[in-house]
Amino acid sequence: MTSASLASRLRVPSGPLFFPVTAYAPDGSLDLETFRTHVRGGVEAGAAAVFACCGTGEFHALTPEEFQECVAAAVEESAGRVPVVAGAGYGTALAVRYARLAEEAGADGLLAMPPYLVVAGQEGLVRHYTELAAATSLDVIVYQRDNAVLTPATVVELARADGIIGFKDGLGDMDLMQRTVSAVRAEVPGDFLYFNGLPTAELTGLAYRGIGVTLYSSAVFCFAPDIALAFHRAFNAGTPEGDALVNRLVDGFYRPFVELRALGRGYAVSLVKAGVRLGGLDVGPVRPPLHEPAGEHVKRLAELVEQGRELLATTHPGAGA
Ligand SMILES: O=C([O-])C(=O)C[C@H](O)[C@@H](O)C(=O)[O-]
Repeated sequence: MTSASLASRLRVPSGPLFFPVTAYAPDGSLDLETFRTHVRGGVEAGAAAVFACCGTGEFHALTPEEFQECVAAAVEESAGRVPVVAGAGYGTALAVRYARLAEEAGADGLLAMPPYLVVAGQEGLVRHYTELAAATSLDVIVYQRDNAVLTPATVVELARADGIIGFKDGLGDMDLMQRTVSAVRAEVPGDFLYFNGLPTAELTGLAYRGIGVTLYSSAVFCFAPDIALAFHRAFNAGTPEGDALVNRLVDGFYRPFVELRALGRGYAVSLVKAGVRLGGLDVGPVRPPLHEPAGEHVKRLAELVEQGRELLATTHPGAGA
């Protein structure tokens, strides 16, 4: 059954969870070859899973046909080495349609994005996610952010539903998250998965680990895999030395990156894409309604990546090369 296998493959990840950007050609069309190169590079660099066409992958900007082509390409490039999870969203009917497209493309699971536009009540949210899960053979991870904020009781209900294997938090309310983890632990047997899914989740990694959430998404892995991998190793070591390196990377790289990423609307995606281009892979610009980051911010990003690498080189000579 897929559900056990995706959950078990994600439970103790061997590397960062990779959320690739989607590549476009100069005329704005999908650039599948470059997308393939990006995904292949991430898998070969040590990603533990590929989350294709999610927030960083501009799910919102893709047609259903482009979505399916990208997911199929991610599946081919991953070649069974790591699982592929695809975004699925909008209203329930369209989310189900995306789920079917992802299924046909060979994905292993879905990241359920917040439903489009409306701010729904808990009862409707439960129906939305459970109907999505019931309509697909793929395992579903529910993504809390923006207009989809769930109470602990709702997450308990979702954790009991067939096919819903995890919960990704992009909200960052630690009180709510702690209550959610506690409620599910008390009421639902089994290992429900939690993901720290805040933008640049590494920043809050130690805080989330304190409440039992050790899985996290990494946008930095898209453009500085060496830094993201060093962080991942140090974080998962769980030793005083590992935590000390985590803190050095937070102080010298992740915190300033988070602050830079907060300077523009949509930078959560566009700055990451700029980072991939800085690394030499021309993944093109973001599609509207997002816009490109200011030149001075891209320059600052290049400096930060250098700074992060210097930190690695001084900590573990050779590691930043
Ligand atoms: O949907 C998405 O792309 C994400 O939530 C993953 C990102 O890596 C997120 O953690 C971020 O933007 O740093």
